[in-house]
Amino acid sequence: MCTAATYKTKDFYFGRTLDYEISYGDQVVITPRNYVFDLRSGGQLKSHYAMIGMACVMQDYPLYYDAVNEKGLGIAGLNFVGNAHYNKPVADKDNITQFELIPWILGKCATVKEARALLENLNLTDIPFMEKLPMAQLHWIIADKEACITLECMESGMKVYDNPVGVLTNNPPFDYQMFNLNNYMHLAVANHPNTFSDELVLNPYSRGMGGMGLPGDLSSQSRFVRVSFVKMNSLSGDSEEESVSQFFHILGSVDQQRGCCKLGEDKYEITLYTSCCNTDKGIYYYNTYDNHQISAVDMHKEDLDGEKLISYALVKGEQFFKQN
Ligand SMILES: C[C@H](CCC(=O)NCCS(=O)(=O)O)[C@H]1CC[C@H]2[C@@H]3CC[C@@H]4C[C@H](O)CC[C@]4(C)[C@H]3C[C@H](O)[C@]12C
Repeated sequence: MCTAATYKTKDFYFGRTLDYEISYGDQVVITPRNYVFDLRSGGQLKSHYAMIGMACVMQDYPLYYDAVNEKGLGIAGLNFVGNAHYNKPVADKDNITQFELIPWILGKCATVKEARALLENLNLTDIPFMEKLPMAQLHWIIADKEACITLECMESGMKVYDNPVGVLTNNPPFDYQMFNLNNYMHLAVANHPNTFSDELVLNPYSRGMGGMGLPGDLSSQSRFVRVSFVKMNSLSGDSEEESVSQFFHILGSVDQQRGCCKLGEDKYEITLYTSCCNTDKGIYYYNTYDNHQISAVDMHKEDLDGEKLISYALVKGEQFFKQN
C-alpha cells in the first residue's frame, strides 16, 4: 500500500509514502537533461527535462517510483494489483513500457495539460525491465500546481480521471474511491449539534467529534478517505518549514507502524519512506521508517546539463538531537 498527496501553499508540494515489507534499494536519484533513455520499443529520449525522485538504479537505469521535473510536474506510481493491465506494442501508438512512463512524461512535459495531450497516443506496454524482476502493477497520480489527474490502465482500457482531491492510494479503481467519499460527507472538523433526537440530551463531551466515523484502519479505501479528509482540511503557514512540516503531518495520518499489517510469518508492511518534493524549487525531502529527521536533496545544486545519473543513498538511523 502506498499513499500520495499534493499540497499547495506559496509553493506546490508533491509526495508519497511507500509502504512495503522490503526495500528495493531506494535512493534519491537526479537524472540530468542529457542522460539518454533507450526506449524499449525503439527510439531514445535525450535532451529532456531534468528530474529528481526516489528510484532504484539497475544497469545504470533509474527505475523511478515517484519523481518531479525541473518544470514542477510530479508523478508517482502506486500499487494497483489485480486491476492494472498493460498491453502488447501496437503500430501508430507511443509504445511505452510501465517502467518508462515516469521518465517519458517528466522528460517531455512541463504541465499536466501537456501530459494529458501526450497520454492521448499512449499504449502502455508489458515489457519487463528484466526477466527476473516481476513487473509492478501500478496506477499513477500526475500533478502540477494547476491540476491533478489519475492514470489507470485496465482491461477495459486506459482511463484519465480528473483528481480533485489530489490524493491516491491503491485499490479499488479511482472512480470507486471518489464515489465512496459520498459516504463521509457528514464528517466535519468542528463538533456537530445533536441531530440524533430532540428527546435525548446528547453532549459533545470531547473535541474532534465531528470526524467520528473517519476510518482508522490501513486498508487502501480507508486510507484514501482519511488522507483526503486530512488534506482537504489542512491549514499551515506558507513558509518552506511550515509547508513541509504540514505535508509530513498529512501523510503521517496514513503511516504504517511495524506490527499492524501482517503479511505472513514475521512479515509486516511498514512505511519505508515518506517524501515531499517542493516542485517549484526542485528540493526532494524525505524521511524513512528508521530516520524521522527530514533530509533534503536539491536538484539545482547539481549540474543538470550532465549525462550521468546522480544518486544519494538514504540517510539511515535515527538522528537524535542531544540537548544536554
Ligand atoms: C512495491 C511498490 C508499491 C508499494 C505498495 O503499494 N505495496 C503494497 C502492496 S498492495 O497495494 O497492498 O497490494 C512499487 C511502487 C513502484 C514500484 C517500482 C517501479 C519501477 C520498477 C517497475 C518494474 O516493473 C518492477 C521493479 C520496479 C523497481 C518497481 C518495484 C515495486 O513494484 C515498486 C517499488
